[in-house]
Amino acid sequence: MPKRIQSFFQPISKKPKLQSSPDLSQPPQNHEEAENEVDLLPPTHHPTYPFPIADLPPQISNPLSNISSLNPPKPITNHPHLDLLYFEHLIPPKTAKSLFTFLRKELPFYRVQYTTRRGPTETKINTPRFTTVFGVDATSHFTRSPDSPTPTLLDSKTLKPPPFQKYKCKPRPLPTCLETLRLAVQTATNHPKETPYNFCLVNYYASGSDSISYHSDDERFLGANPTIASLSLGAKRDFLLKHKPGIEAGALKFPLASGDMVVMRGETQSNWLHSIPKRKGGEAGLGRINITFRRAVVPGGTENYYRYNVGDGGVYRWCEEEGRMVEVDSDGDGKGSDQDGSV
Ligand SMILES: O=C(O)CCC(=O)C(=O)O
Ligand SMILES: [Fe+2]
Repeated sequence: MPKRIQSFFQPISKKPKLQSSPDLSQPPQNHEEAENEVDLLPPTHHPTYPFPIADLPPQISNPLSNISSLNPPKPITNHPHLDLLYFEHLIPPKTAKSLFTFLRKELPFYRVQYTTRRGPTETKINTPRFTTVFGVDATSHFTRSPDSPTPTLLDSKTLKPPPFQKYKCKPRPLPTCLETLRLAVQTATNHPKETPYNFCLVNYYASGSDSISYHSDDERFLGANPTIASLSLGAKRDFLLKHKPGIEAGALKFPLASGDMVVMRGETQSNWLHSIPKRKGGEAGLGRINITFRRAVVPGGTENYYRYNVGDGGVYRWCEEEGRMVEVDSDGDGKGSDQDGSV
């Protein structure tokens, strides 16, 4: 079996780097200790992940548990059909920086390519940013049982694994680190418990050349008037909004900083477009992570999100030594490092 496929099915074999067990209830003394602590915690693994994803260390998860009580949001409703909540510094700067570094290091990313067809014309699209996604629409859910600590995908009606034709893609459960963040964001935004966010989409803008063009998240699989919570970590980037053709409302600009969150609600998606334009200079080169939490209601949403955020190309992982994303084998090792000499 080629190494790439074989390693996908292998149990986790990596040992923690340190053998001693420090008291994790104490804050670490310095950056190096914090890094080692991350290595000591059990990673979340799942057969759908290309490599295990560590849990948040307490120095990040503890501050996240009380973000809702820190800064109340500014409602922005002074334009037609616009309904935003703007949380400046939802996450305090130090925690936001650690969370950015942690997620960039731990998550698998993709550089998705796809083809669009308009009449006879085919266009090859290179998504101009790194993306990844976790979650499943409301007709299914992941469950853990005492006999099987690995989350299992179940159909929400039959409570059995969905028939194989239900999904072409392989839905991935949220790793514990993103589940912790999802709960913190739901609490901070007073999101209704009956309709929890079931998707987490992550963008990584490596430099000012990475971007997302004007669009709205108004697909039918999100239902009417979807609420989308969008968290920024890392480099400050401009988030632009403009009304769809028909009303001249003027463009709005939010220079989103690390730890800021914008919640788009009500009629916003059906009437407004948003984007992160390319930028020269500034802090863009330091990299920015954006995380959106949303709720898809039908399987079409699951297919769409995995198609356009995971796709069928290679997996990328942050390489600290090189200071960039590098393509890796599915066990997280750099490409070309095979023991048997095959590349
Ligand atoms: O990066 C951002 O702030 C926006 C991302 C976005 O609009 C999306 O993923 O749909
Ligand atoms: Fe969007």
